[in-house]
Amino acid sequence: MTQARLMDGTATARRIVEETARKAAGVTERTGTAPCLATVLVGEDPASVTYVRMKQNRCREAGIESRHVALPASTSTEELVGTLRELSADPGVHGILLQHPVGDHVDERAAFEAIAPEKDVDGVTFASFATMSFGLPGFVSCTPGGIMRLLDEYGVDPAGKRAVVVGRSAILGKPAGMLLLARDATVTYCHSRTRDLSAAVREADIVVAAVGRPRLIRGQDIKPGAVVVDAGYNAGNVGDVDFDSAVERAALITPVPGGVGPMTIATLLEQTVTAAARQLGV
Ligand SMILES: Nc1nc2c(c(=O)[nH]1)N[C@@H](CN(C=O)c1ccc(C(=O)N[C@@H](CCC(=O)O)C(=O)O)cc1)CN2
Repeated sequence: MTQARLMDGTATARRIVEETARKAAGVTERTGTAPCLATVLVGEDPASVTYVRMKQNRCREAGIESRHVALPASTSTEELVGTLRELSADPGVHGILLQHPVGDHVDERAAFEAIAPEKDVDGVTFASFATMSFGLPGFVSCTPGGIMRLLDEYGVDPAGKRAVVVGRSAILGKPAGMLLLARDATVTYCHSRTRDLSAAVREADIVVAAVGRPRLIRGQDIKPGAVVVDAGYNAGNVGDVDFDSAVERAALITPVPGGVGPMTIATLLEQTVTAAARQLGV
């Protein structure tokens, strides 16, 4: 059996960022205002600091302004909600990103819901989940949106395929399954209470691993010829899929790093420019 073809998220994301930069320049030229993304980080978790910095760097490359709000780890739900409401009301801010996770003492859902839907470029609010699920115009959760784009780039049509999503988090597993369903895949969610994970994964034409458990999905569980998307972001850039064994069975596979991660940020930038264009009336 030949090895799987790699789905190159770095190259695809670079093309999206270049296209987004052209659109951002158009918005700036026509309105005199550059698209602006506000990033909000609670605490100093090193991985989150890195992710936010990556987002700011990509924004700079694309001609998107970024405004950063760094809050101490002790920030309460009320304080965070207050900050997000202020940014939501600020006409100079077109998109808002609250970096997840925010700390166990904070009600993250309450915080996400303080983001105005028209500025929810990270696709984390109930409103965005609803529009996404019904295939209506709105913003998608960035990693699932990036996954769908990558599948399209590599000619994978989910219609009629069995898709297994391992993980059910609000910003990753759940919306990934909804987007696959919206494209007519037959979707199964697996999670910590799933009885026989290997048996479920073995049925899948498309596997989306989004559970945050390093190398949980092994090659022996992959159906020969399946499409494997590794959305795991564990310490040390280790995915949820055991790449070395999975690459021997899959037809297409995303690497970590260089797969889904860059697509997440590209989607965020793309949606920020869309939000700015709508708010500025162009
Ligand atoms: N509000 C959000 N919080 C979080 C999200 C999100 O989409 N919205 N996703 C993850 C983390 N994340 C973005 O925030 C993210 C993780 C990884 C990457 C990435 O590009 N990784 C690179 C490797 C990075 C490195 O070299 O250090 C890769 O995979 O190639 C981007 C974004 C949790 N929080």
